[in-house]
Amino acid sequence: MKTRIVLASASPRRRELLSQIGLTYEVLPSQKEEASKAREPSELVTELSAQKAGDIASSIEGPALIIGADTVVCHNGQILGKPRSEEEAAGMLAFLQGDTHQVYTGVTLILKSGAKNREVHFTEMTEVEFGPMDESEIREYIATGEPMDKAGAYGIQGFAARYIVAVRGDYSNVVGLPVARLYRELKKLDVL
Ligand SMILES: Cc1cn([C@H]2C[C@H](O)[C@@H](COP(=O)(O)OP(=O)(O)OP(=O)(O)O)O2)c(=O)[nH]c1=O
Repeated sequence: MKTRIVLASASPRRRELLSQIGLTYEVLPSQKEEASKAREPSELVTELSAQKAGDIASSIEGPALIIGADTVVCHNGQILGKPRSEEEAAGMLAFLQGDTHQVYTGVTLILKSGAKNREVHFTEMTEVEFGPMDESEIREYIATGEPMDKAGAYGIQGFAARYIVAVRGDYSNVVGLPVARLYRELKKLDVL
């Protein structure tokens, strides 16, 4: 019998990426506010993804494979999540423009079957190089509304593509879910 796959995420991008690789799944976003004191990006995204997946795993009955994910941007050792205001978004974009930064997505898979759960964690890192953006371009971009729900205040898949001059690594990882690695891990767990 096929394993029920549950995506513990409210992100429409993560849904699109799972559909893109042909998975059938349900969506049950975690309602909890996740928190971590980790200072290292891969540790941080792993912990936050584990909290999202763990919350849903404990709230559903029966066998299932739960997917939780978290994405942050890291530049010169500074970790950027989602901006809390337009001012903060402008500051993030000014900080990222004209340079290369890293995008980390952490994924937690929890396989519930019978008495004990199996838990798998992995992190992918992709390097993104921004071309220059001047102040009026930053204002124009913020006015599109695109930055506010995204780590680092930009969406590579949207208007910000104007400024992306290079990507090294998995593009889907930047959008929120490293699908090639995810597919391999699901095969290893024998859920596909
Ligand atoms: C850098 C970057 C991030 N993002 C998105 C991916 C994530 O959805 C978001 C980072 O926030 P997350 O906290 O990782 O995820 P989320 O709150 O959107 O969804 P959930 O917690 O319910 O799973 O930023 C893009 O869409 N494009 C980009 O280029």
